[in-house]
Amino acid sequence: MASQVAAARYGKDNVRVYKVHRDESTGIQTVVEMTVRVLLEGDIETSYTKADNSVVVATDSMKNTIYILAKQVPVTPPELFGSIVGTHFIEKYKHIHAAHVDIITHRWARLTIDGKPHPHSFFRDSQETRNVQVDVTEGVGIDIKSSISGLTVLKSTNSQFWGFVRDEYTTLKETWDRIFSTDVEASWKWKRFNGLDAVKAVIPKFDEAWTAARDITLKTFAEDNSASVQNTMYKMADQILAAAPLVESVEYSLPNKHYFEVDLSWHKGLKNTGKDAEVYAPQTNPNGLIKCTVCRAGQKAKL
Ligand SMILES: O=c1[nH]c(=O)c2[nH]c(=O)[nH]c2[nH]1
Repeated sequence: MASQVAAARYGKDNVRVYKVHRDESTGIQTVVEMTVRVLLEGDIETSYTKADNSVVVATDSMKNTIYILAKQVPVTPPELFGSIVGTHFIEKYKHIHAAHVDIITHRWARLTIDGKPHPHSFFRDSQETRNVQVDVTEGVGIDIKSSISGLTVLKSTNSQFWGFVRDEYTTLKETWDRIFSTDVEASWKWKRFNGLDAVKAVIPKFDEAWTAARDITLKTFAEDNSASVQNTMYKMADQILAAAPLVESVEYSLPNKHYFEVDLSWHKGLKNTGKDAEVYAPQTNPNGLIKCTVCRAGQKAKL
């Protein structure tokens, strides 16, 4: 053989799971809907090189396992459920040494009817999702990255961009008042957990960190008189690190969704630029894309 398997993982993707919790005493039901991916690694090379299926846990069995565990254990917070699922696979199968569990949780917000929270009806209030990537590695521990994705925001003033490089490639005008809109992708990486018990010991921290990350993102977005996407996202990440001591790094990826002024002066001298701008043309592409990873001072982020 002139080749060998350098890396391999396989599993089930897009496993859609819904779980309801019924509180019999109050009649209040609570629902969770998620999309799960499980990929396994281990001594599985021979399935690729020698058609040896004896090392293959069928992806169909992985799907079944996700449903069974969802029935037997809590599916929230997703950091816990991902850790339980991943740990199950490395403990159940001797030759499986790592499990990568990705969970996307979709929003089902409770409906308010006649001013009252409805006991069993919900609506999709946003395409925003809460996500986790959980890597469970035998002999190493559990690495968790939690994130917010698809949180679309816009502010109509208090965003500036000036002082940037001006040279023979530059046409962009400096601005002290522009529109800032983005789809927030924010993630926070937890310090490594030794194992499932270490995850279970801090269960409330996961919802707390998600709430803090979301609140900080929205408050800073609204209140910062932004000098740039770069500076505003750094301020967000810095506050999340301060709020969540078990988090070792925070990452943002923000598209800059441009809104261009439309010059209408050709039509009877209509004023619609600078201070007179009211009608803008939202752009789909190209868009800026600004990213950063922020860790604690003096520490190097493990990426
Ligand atoms: O906040 C911004 N950062 C940039 O790097 C950039 N570049 C650009 O053209 N507009 C902006 N805005």
